Amino acid sequence: MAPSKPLSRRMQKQGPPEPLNEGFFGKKRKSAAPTNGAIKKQKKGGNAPAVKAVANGGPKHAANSAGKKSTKGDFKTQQKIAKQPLSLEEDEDDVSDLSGDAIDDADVMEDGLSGLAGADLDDALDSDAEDFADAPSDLEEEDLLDEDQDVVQKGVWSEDDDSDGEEALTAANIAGLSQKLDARRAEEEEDAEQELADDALQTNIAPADLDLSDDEAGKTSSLAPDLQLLRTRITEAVRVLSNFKELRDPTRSRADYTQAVLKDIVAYYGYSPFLAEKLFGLFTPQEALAFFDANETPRPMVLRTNTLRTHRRDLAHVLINRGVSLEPVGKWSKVGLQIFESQVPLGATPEYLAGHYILQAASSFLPVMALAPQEHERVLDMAAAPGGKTTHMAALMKNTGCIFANDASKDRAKGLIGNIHRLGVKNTIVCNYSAQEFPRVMGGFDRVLLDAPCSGTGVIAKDPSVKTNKTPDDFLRLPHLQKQLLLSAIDSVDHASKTGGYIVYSTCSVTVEENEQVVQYALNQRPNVRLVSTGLVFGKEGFTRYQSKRFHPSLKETRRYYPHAFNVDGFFVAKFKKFGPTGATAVKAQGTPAEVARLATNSKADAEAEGVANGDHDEVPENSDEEVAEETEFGGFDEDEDQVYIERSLKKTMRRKGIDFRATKSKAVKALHPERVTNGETVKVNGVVEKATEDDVKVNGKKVVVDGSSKVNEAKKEKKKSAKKAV
Ligand SMILES: C[S@@+](CC[C@H](N)C(=O)[O-])C[C@H]1O[C@@H](n2cnc3c(N)ncnc32)[C@H](O)[C@@H]1O
Repeated sequence: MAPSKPLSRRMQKQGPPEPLNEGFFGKKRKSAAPTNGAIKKQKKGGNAPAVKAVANGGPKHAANSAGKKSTKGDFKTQQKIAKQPLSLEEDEDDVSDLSGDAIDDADVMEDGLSGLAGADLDDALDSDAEDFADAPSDLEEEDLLDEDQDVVQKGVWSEDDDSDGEEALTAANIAGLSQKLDARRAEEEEDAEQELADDALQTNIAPADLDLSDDEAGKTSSLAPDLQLLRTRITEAVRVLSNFKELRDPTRSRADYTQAVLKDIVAYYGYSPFLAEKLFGLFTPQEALAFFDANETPRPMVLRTNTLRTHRRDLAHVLINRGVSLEPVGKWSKVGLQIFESQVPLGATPEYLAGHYILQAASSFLPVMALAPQEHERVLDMAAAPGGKTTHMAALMKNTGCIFANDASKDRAKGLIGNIHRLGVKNTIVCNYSAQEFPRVMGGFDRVLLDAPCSGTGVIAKDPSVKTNKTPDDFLRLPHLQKQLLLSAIDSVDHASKTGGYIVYSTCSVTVEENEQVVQYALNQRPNVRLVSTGLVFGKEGFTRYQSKRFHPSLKETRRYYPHAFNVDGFFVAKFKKFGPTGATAVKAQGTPAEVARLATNSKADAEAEGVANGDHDEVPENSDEEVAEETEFGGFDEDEDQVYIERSLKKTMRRKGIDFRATKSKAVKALHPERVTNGETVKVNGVVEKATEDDVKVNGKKVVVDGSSKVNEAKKEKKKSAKKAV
């Protein structure tokens, strides 16, 4: 039997870890696979038993799952299906190890599966799974082996020879063989050189930055550093650091080794020295290396079944028939499907357009599963665009209750509206505030999700620019914003909620500044909350100590996710329970309403400007350009149209109050339309006559005095106030 190689990451399951293995650290870098459009066939990792067994069960499975008689035209699809390890029987697995809220979550999803395609189909799928496992090993073996296995099985003798082996070789064909081997070796050497050159191009290395003059790496070509040598040196340094007492060179300190390995990591993987050090410090040296390696390969593409429109099993069948090779994402999710290969762009299938699924990273299921929103609740999603998590919540709530989906970026909120409509969500109201403005805008929610804007250090595989574009300032600015938003999230929850009173804080970053430190700050500022279990069945515990910092022991309840450990994006999830009202002093400490409003306006402007840079790396952007344009149009905000609605509602209110609209019309309408002030025009401000500048705005003849960016917001507030007064 051919030795089996480890599966490539995209073929590996997402979820609980397999033990790390030494061989992994010697792995070469790979370039990221494309995630857009149809996914190219992925190289099968040589998992011989699985491939063979599945293949043997294939045609029968295909016929059953398609529910059709096999025709010649169908056969290609069947072969494709045959090669994938489909096993949907885990839909029925219980999740008894989920606790608390997560059980509710599972209930919802269980229900989602109750109307599946019937017993026949279930039997067919289940028995197929058994067939795969029991398949005899000698059936059609050659057809089923992938290229790598082929080489191992046949040895290096000849592509034409079968395994009759050496005995069949004559002196003549030994000579021929020798020539063939030479040619192959030359070819391989050429390939290896090319690969190294490609690797060098993919790395942001300035050769001049590498001080390798004192060692062999410096003797290499001036075009690129010797990546292989760097790799060997990194691996060796990590080995020594992992067993420092025994393996160290007595003349070198731990700091020497660490500095040297960091320098090599910077050169090899292309990180800024600052970020390499920050990330290296999070792990043991060995794990850090695994983390850096994992960031070089993309995570598997995953889609979330929209249970408002379909069931996972039905969706899987339809997509399989379209030539998609897929598998349930793992036992921990009832709605995720991991995609291995697709003949069609997954952002343009009829099922996608009909909202049967959304392309969403597996890790972003986790915060919603932790929040576990219940039917008929009032829920706030504070930073919601483009809506992966909002629409997941709506599905768990079965379109009941009410979700307020807020995002500070109006542009991104358009995408959110598009997704809400495509996925058939009907219980959601979209709003466009800076989250700091809550709970002033509205409070008393049963649950709040804060999926915060962040640095994106957990999603480097998706966005390699993070390697170099984050500065120390980002790790001050972002945590500052995250802390403010988390306090707002806590204050927006009703501690007396009969069903909830929960807040979930999540980021797609792995740094302590954006996670444990933010949570600790919230615990300090809000003694009316405590951390509770996330109910998630996998994930590493959050830090309770990190370098010189000490956190509350309950930080153990938070969960960290890493690409190298779980094959998911790096993520952090914390769940709080609010058990008392927020004290007046705590609220005061946040600043006066004017100060908070100013901060909110500023961070709103930041969100508009920064967009993706603020950590939305969630959804695979597969929508076609036309589609995006359509969604934008569809979800667009039309101020003039809004004005008509506002006036209409104003009229209604006045009529209800018995006020004659026409009599007060001029006053009311004037209040609704702030005028631009002409430069130099005099206006009264608090009874004092002043000259206005061209930026100023006046409402009812009164100049609105505001500074800089908050001008428009203040004007709007003033406008509302005057309109109310007029009524
Ligand atoms: C990580 S993304 C959210 C992804 C989203 N939860 C999802 O699942 O699709 C962070 C979002 O925060 C928004 N944002 C940034 N600053 C904000 C603020 N002050 N208030 C509210 N939203 C903000 C960004 O526009 C961005 O859409």
